[in-house]
Amino acid sequence: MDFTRIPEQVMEQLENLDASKAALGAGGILALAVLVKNIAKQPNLSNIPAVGTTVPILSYLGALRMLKDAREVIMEGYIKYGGKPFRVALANHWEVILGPQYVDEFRNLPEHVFSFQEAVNDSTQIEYTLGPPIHHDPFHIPIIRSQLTRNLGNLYADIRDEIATAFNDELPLKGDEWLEVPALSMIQQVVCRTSNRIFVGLPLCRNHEWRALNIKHAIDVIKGAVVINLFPRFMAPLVAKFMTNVTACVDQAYKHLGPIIEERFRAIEEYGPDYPGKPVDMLSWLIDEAKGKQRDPRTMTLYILATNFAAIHTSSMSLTHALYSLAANPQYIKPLREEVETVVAAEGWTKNALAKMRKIDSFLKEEQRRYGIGVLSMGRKAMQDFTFSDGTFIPKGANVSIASVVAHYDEKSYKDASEFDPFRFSDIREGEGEGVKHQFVSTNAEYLPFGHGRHACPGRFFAANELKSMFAHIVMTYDVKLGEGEERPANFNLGSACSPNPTAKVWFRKRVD
Ligand code: HEM
Repeated sequence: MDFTRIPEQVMEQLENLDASKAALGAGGILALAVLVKNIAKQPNLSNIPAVGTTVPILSYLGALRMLKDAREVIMEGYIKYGGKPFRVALANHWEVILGPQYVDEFRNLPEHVFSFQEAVNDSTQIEYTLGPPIHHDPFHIPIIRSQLTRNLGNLYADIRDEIATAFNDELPLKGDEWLEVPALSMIQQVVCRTSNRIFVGLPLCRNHEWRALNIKHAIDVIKGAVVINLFPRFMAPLVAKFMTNVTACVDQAYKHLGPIIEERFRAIEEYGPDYPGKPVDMLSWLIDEAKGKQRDPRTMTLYILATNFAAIHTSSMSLTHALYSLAANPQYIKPLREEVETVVAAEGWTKNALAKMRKIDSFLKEEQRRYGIGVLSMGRKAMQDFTFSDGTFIPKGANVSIASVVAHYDEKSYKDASEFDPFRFSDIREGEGEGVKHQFVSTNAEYLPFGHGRHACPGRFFAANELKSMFAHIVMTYDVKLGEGEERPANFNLGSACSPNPTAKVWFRKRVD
């Protein structure tokens, strides 16, 4: 049956009825038709076993459990099905979960086979939350991968300057008094400022409204996506009307960025593409590379907002995890301090010096191993039927993820995997030949917080530079602790995502020894 024809047939039959009843009836039938059509469009996953019931409607119970206890659900599925693929219910679709043994076959499959962009659009509802250009034309990504990463050495003095200034402003400490601060929101401010120093430069990176709107935008994107995803997919455009407002957000951001973009275009026109005093930042690289519609200043504003979205919360969460563990385990401050002092005494604060801070690197990496940004990684959407070499069949339209939590807690890769061992990676790196593999930024099938393969996070070199500098700055400048008798604040888990506790506080004072 061709469901697309139903509305026409129905409208003919309704011609003689009272207009309002007709509209109501037509609307209902149309909704039902679209629902049936959408159910029919779901990929057939009956060959893949499920955790929980597959009975329609009742599977929502599984989705609720996944929302609350994703870690347990994933571990249960992995153990129950002996490492074979299984599926878990999310509110609007089934997600197929693959064990880490599939990573190497999966990671470099092309977009037309397993699409990263379509999977992110499903999970983050990019069309409605970040705007269509970010879904269809993400031209900022190669710029992050190349220009941003290449310039980290040149830009290091700016990064370091912004970090020191930002912590100073965020932590107004007096004498040797302790000050209690909400950790995640303080770190967000520091990360937002430092990242924007490199994305849009001074003075905008320090502007309160600019920072507030970027932090809020990222939260709104996630909120919008979570709510849209509670409804069947065909309802997304309708729900998005109530939940998102990309235009309003761009308006707000454009108020700040618009004049800067216009000014840079004017300077190029007047003095040429390499005009004297041209800022070295993400905005300049976007302007250099933009073609056609990408040159529209409002579209360019969207790219900057999207870059902030990718950068701020991921990086802030990563550093806050480390800060909580440091405050809960102050015995690690001394060895970290010794390392940073030795390296900085020899090299000063430089990108090269950071490369030598192995304990700092290891601490951050260990926190990402334990918590990462969640229990799943490498989400992709099957754009065509696909059969893995072991015969596992994935139908077109299926959403697939890797169970990173399984990889990160595998005793074969990590001795005492459930223990917090902040120097596990720096200890391994002492061994000959193990230098690169165990760096914070290195990705492999056993370490997936940045993904792995063709779409591995292109911003991770920038993030590592920033986060290592911030963490080193903290241990060199402050004493930190939790409140009397407090343990490491509990994480906040929602669905597959894991955030450090969003409201917990950490005590800071100027370093006394
Ligand atoms: C600790 C901080 C960060 C974490 C944990 C993180 C994590 C991730 C992960 C898991 C992915 C998906 C990888 C995959 O599915 O294979 C990703 C992609 C991405 N990340 Fe990050 N990220 C971080 C920081 C950043 C920063 C600072 C930027 C920008 C400067 C950034 C920009 C991006 C972009 C643009 C993508 C999409 C890549 C693509 O389409 O190929 N990320 N990130």
